[in-house]
Amino acid sequence: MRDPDGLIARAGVRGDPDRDQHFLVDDRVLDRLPTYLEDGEAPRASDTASGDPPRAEIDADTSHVLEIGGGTGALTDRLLAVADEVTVVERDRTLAGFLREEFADAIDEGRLTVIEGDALEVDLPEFTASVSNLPYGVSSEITFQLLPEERPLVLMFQQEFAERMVADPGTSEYGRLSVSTQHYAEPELVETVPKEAFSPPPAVESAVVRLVPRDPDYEIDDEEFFLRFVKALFTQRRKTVRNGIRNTAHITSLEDPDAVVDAADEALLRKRPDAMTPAEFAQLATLAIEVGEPTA
Ligand SMILES: C[S@@+](CC[C@H](N)C(=O)[O-])C[C@H]1O[C@@H](n2cnc3c(N)ncnc32)[C@H](O)[C@@H]1O
Repeated sequence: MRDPDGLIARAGVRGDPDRDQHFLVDDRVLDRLPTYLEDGEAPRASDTASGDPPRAEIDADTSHVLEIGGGTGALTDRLLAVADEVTVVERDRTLAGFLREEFADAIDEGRLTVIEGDALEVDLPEFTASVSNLPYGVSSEITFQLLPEERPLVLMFQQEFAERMVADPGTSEYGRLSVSTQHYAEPELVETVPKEAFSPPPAVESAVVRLVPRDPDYEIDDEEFFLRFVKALFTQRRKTVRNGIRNTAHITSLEDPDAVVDAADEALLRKRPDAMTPAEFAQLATLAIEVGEPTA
């Protein structure tokens, strides 16, 4: 495998934190990232043998792996070792040019495509899985662009963001991000990564989250309304759900929030949003669609 420091030296760049450029320089982390696409027994940094919940089954199709933010290609190199085909998106012109030179052989073989551009703007290809050390400034937008594609994802985030994605109801980290993420996939924080693993080091610790797509354990007819309803109630995090529904009609677009409150189960209305399971949000959202007259 290519040496990450050697790649940075050959590219002749220094990562610019203002452009979300923190290159992974720890070989062990780099080597582990693609393994999280394999079955549930993939090794992780802090395997503790006991206490961990069982992992989601995964055996990802690696025929076309997407990488967002290629940088100097240390991860691209590892992905080419396990995938039939890789597409990498990189916004920085110098870095995209370097990737084309450094990986000219893989490009000639038709195994690598380098797309120069903003991942939020370019047309992404059909992909079977993604492994990416995301640009943190846009990690949320990119993740919610990838999640509806229902493909296995292994993504690096700021640790605090990762903890909110995987949080359970009743914890202080649980919120809109947890419910929205878990609507699409089963997330698992598989590894925390110290700042020193990057050059230049970011301001905060990082964490790798594996997201295995799955259908939620509830049914919802209008996904857009469900996600808006969750967002609305979490703007009233300290209020009961009863008051939350009444106070957020401008977000939910409910014409008749009182009708929802009148029809809802009293036990749910007394809860605060951070104690509600995703299934309970779905139950209330379904009721809100039936009796609350949403206008959008
Ligand atoms: C955290 S670095 C990861 C680089 C490399 N994959 C690694 O692990 O060393 C994120 C990369 O994303 C690029 N980037 C930043 N914003 C981007 C965007 N909106 N679309 C595509 N790439 C972006 C940066 O130039 C940088 O190379």
